[in-house]
Amino acid sequence: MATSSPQQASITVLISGSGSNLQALLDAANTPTLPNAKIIRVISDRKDAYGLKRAQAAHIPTTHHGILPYKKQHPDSGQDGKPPTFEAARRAYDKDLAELVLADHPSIVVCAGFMRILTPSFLDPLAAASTPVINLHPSLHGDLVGADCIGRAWREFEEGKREKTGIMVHYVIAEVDMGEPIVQQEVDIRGCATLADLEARMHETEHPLVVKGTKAVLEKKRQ
Ligand SMILES: Nc1nc2c(c(=O)[nH]1)N[C@@H](CN(C=O)c1ccc(C(=O)N[C@@H](CCC(=O)O)C(=O)O)cc1)CN2
Ligand SMILES: NCC(=O)N[C@@H]1O[C@H](COP(=O)([O-])[O-])[C@@H](O)[C@H]1O
Repeated sequence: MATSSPQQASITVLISGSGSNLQALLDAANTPTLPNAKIIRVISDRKDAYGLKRAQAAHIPTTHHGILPYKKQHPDSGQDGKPPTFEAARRAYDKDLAELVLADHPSIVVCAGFMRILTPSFLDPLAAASTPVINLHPSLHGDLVGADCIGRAWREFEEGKREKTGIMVHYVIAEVDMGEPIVQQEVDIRGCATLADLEARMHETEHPLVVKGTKAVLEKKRQ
C-alpha cells in the first residue's frame, strides 16, 4: 500500500500516455502551488505510457492495469451484427481498478490523459469511499466530448466554424465529460498555424489548470 503522512493529501493519478500533466502534478506536489499533497500511485492502462517512466523517475509507485486480460477472459463477438462492446470485460476491469485504487486510500483520483471510459463498477466504489474522481478534458463544458477533442476543434477552426476552444477539470460521472466543471480556461485558436501549434498551446494551458483543479478539490475536502 502506498503511503503519505496523516495530514498530507494523497493523490492517485490515472494516465494512458506521455504524462506531461502528471509531470505538472509531480512538480507541484507539496509546494505552495499544491500544498500538503503527495502523489502516491500512478496507474496506466497502457504499459508503454511514458508517464510511467516519469513516475518511476520520481520514485512514485506505478501499476500497469491493462484491459487485454479482461477482454480474453470475457470475450465478446458482438450482437446483431454490431461490433463488440466488451461490457463484461469493462465491468470486471473497472471493479479491479477500484480495488487497486482504494487499497491506497487516496484523498482524490485524477484522470490526466486516461483514455478509458469509467463505468459505475469503478465510480460507485469510489463514491462510496467519498473519494472524488476528477478529469482533465481538452474542451469547455458542454462543447466537445470524448476522445480527440483537440483534433476536432482544430478541424472546425480550419473550416471556419470556431475560433476558440478550451480546457476544463471536471468531476467524473458516468456520462462522459459531462460532470460538474471545477475550473475552466478558454483557449484562442487564432494564431495557431498547425494542429501541433494548438496542441502545444493547449498543453501550456492544461499544466497549471490540472494543478489548480486538483488543489481546489482537495481544499474543498479539507473544509
Ligand atoms: N465515465 C467517465 N469516464 C471517463 C471520463 C468521464 O468524464 N466519464 N473522462 C475520460 C477522459 N476522456 C475525455 O476526457 C475520454 C477518454 C477516452 C474515451 C474513449 O472513448 N475511450 C475508448 C477507448 C479508447 C482507446 O482504447 O484508445 C473506450 O473507453 O472505449 C472517451 C473520453 C476518462 N474516462
Ligand atoms: N478525453 C481525455 C483527453 O483527451 N485528455 C487529454 O489527453 C492529453 C494527455 O496528455 P499527457 O499524457 O501529456 O498528460 C491531454 O491533452 C488531455 O487533455
